Amino acid sequence: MDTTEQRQKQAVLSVEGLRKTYGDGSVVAVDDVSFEVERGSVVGLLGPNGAGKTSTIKSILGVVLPDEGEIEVDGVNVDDAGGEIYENVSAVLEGARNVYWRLTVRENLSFFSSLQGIDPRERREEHEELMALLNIDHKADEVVKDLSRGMKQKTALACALVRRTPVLFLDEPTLGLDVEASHDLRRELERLVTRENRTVVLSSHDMDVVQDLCDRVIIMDDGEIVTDEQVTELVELFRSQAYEVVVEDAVSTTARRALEREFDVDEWRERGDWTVCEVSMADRERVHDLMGTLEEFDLTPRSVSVVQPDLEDVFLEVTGDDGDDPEGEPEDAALLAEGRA
Ligand SMILES: Nc1ncnc2c1ncn2[C@@H]1O[C@H](COP(=O)(O)OP(=O)(O)OP(=O)(O)O)[C@@H](O)[C@H]1O
Repeated sequence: MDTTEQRQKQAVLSVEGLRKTYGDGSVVAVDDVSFEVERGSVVGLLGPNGAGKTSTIKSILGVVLPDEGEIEVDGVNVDDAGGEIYENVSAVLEGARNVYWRLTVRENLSFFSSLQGIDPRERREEHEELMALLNIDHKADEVVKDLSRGMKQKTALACALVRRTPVLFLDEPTLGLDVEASHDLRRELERLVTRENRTVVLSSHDMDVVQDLCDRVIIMDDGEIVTDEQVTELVELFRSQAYEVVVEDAVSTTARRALEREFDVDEWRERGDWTVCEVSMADRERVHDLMGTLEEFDLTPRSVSVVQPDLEDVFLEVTGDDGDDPEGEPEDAALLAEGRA
């Protein structure tokens, strides 16, 4: 079996040539999008506002009808399955609209559990644990419509989790959660994935959450996939040649100007009594020249380290959202696409 076959065998979600337009077809939300998601992985679906993430997720859920494309979830074609696809996927979409606002939190959990053919009485303990984990147990008997936005969000999450579907879509799962609940939720998702081999597709603008949870990220822009990589590889790909130099002294304006003339200084920062200088250097040997210039000005370097980009930096580079290139295709995205072709 070659690697492509192995990959296909393990894919629990497969999207092929998806296109979704709205209105008379002039709004192209998703354009020829294809990807697979392996069972037991957490994949981030990212992109700036209007990139086409929600339209992609809604097409997979069968909530909107795609113009073109084939979608399979756990071996079931979404087109053929109709409403039955809900046995395979659960989702928390924006605004907790997938729960019943007139039912209590506990009633919602029982309802969604029974949807899956599970007798909620058998799962009472599990439901209590889940409510405690998300810190909504004290609201268990309140109707959802009276809850705060964060509590509604947690209820929606709990309802998606109790359904135990092979694939779970989460749109901004930590939005409105306090720090502790956000942390607990991340750990709970990790547990689901590793212990129960479930698959999570996560859409979030919080790159910390994405970097913490996702093995791989798919970045969309303008309805197309611009990047599809493992998080570690992606960060490595975007490692810049930037160095952070910490100097044990305040740096005079004269010294700063001299350094800026000689080197590509990106930023100056103060760290207590120390000064931090971030500088880009294509040639590592230039670090020695930098040390020489510091010595000339009687400055004592404390450390020199390579600056590691985080997912936020990568995202901004890939989507061109840093304002450098608002119109055209981002240069790095084009390079990545070339590399993958
Ligand atoms: N029901 C609709 N009718 C018309 N246009 C729509 C509709 N839903 C989405 N669009 C358009 O399709 C494009 C993609 O929208 P979509 O909601 O899929 O993006 P998104 O990446 O989820 O954005 P966000 O991060 O803001 O939720 C946008 O241009 C949006 O205006």
